[in-house]
Amino acid sequence: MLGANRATSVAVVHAASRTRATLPAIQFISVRTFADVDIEHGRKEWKILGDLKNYKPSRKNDEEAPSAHAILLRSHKLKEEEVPPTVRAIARCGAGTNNVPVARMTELGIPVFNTPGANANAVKELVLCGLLLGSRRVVDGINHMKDLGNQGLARERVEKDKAMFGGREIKGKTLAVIGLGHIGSMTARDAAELGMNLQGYDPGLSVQSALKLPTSISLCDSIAAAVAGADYISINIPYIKGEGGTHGIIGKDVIENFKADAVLLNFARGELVDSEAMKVFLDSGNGRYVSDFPDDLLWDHKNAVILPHLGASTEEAEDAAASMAADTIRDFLQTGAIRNSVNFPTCSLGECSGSTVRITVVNLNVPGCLAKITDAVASENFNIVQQINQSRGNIAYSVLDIDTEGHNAVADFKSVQEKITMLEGVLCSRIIYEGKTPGTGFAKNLEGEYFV
Ligand SMILES: NC(=O)C1=CN([C@@H]2O[C@H](COP(=O)(O)OP(=O)(O)OC[C@H]3O[C@@H](n4cnc5c(N)ncnc54)[C@H](O)[C@@H]3O)[C@@H](O)[C@H]2O)C=CC1
Ligand SMILES: O=C(O)C(=O)COP(=O)(O)O
Repeated sequence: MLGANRATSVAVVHAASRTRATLPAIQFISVRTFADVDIEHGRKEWKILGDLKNYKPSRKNDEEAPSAHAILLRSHKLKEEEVPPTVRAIARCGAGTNNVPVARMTELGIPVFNTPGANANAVKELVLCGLLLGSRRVVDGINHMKDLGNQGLARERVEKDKAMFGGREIKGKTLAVIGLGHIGSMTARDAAELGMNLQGYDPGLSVQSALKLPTSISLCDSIAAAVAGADYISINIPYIKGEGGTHGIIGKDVIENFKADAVLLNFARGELVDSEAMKVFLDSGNGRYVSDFPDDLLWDHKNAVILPHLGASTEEAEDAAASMAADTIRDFLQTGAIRNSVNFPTCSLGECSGSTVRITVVNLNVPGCLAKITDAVASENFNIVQQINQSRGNIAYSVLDIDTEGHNAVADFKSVQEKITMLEGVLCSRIIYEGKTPGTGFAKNLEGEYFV
């Protein structure tokens, strides 16, 4: 069954990539359309409702997208109005969720998931490539050879002209890694294998990442300390807007600590680097900037190499990220389990059983709400067999398994669901009938209106 599940998940990706060559920026998926046909969900492909690029609410062939149960996306910048009220979950096939309005989704009771580590190897490999692009004039050399080729002068000039493109080796040089998570820790480990000295900074270093670090790394207590004396600097941290966030974190104050010929590698997000300050640095010395993101100021700077956000664009990373995202969404729809969420608590009550009906509830994390939910269940004469409740910030999430003995499973639960959903502080609820139409049974409390 596990194998079948994986195949199901990957099918979501492959169905799309067969036509598109790469995983599309966004997909709507649904299991509801399977409800009226005799398909045991989990052993068949999920239906992909469409690609947002073609999604216009009025267009006939996209009619189903507004009733999607989940959204899978990559770097598509998602707007609130693109999320139909039927959507129960959003999964970012990748690491950074700065393209999703996460705070608003939390208010709407929608968990946002990502795929930690799934594309990290792909990014790390491009960071290693960036080290070489920053130390050898490979790109300039290739462009020059094209020019010479156009003029029919390549053979004649190559040996003389190569003096313009000299470089240095990375072995024995120092690399500072800012952010030692999935990408940063692997980068540090492999750079050490290439003979580099390592300095690092990460105030939130996890045990899992620490175990990957080379023992030779020197851990610093600030970004400024980590970059001082480094020949190469790789930033591998999330982009977080607003107060206490990471916007422009590589600014004048940090850049002032760079060696004159330091190479900055940015495979994290363009907005982390203050382009003005970086331009001053690039104009004044032999430093270089290798970035995976558009930069209106530095795109044609002679000391910058700008790539079109290629870090995660490998077949392996796309498959790994999309299958992890699809697995996460499927588990959430089928069992209510939450893992790899960036805004909801981790929570699981295991598989559903045939003798119980499962209710999941998203509510505000305020005193008394949980008691009101269990009271509503008891008031309809239902017995809770097991339950779990977890919270994160303003959000609380409960999963309750209810004995079906003596009840008409569908009709009776509709009434208890309405009672629960319309409680003050409750945002939405789901009823999961084991083995039947997972993803359905969704209800929302939209400012006091009952939406099913
Ligand atoms: N170029 C590309 O295609 C890709 C870019 N990325 C970017 O790389 C980032 C990192 O990805 P992963 O390593 O997978 O994430 P991760 O969550 O495993 O690691 C991020 C690390 O940064 C640390 N951190 C957070 N704020 C920091 C700060 N101010 N200073 C120092 N460390 C800080 C965290 O404690 C964590 O250990 C993503 O958020 C994303 O923006 C990720 C994947 C692909
Ligand atoms: O995972 C991330 O954070 C990335 O930046 C990868 O983005 P992509 O899937 O290539 O659009």
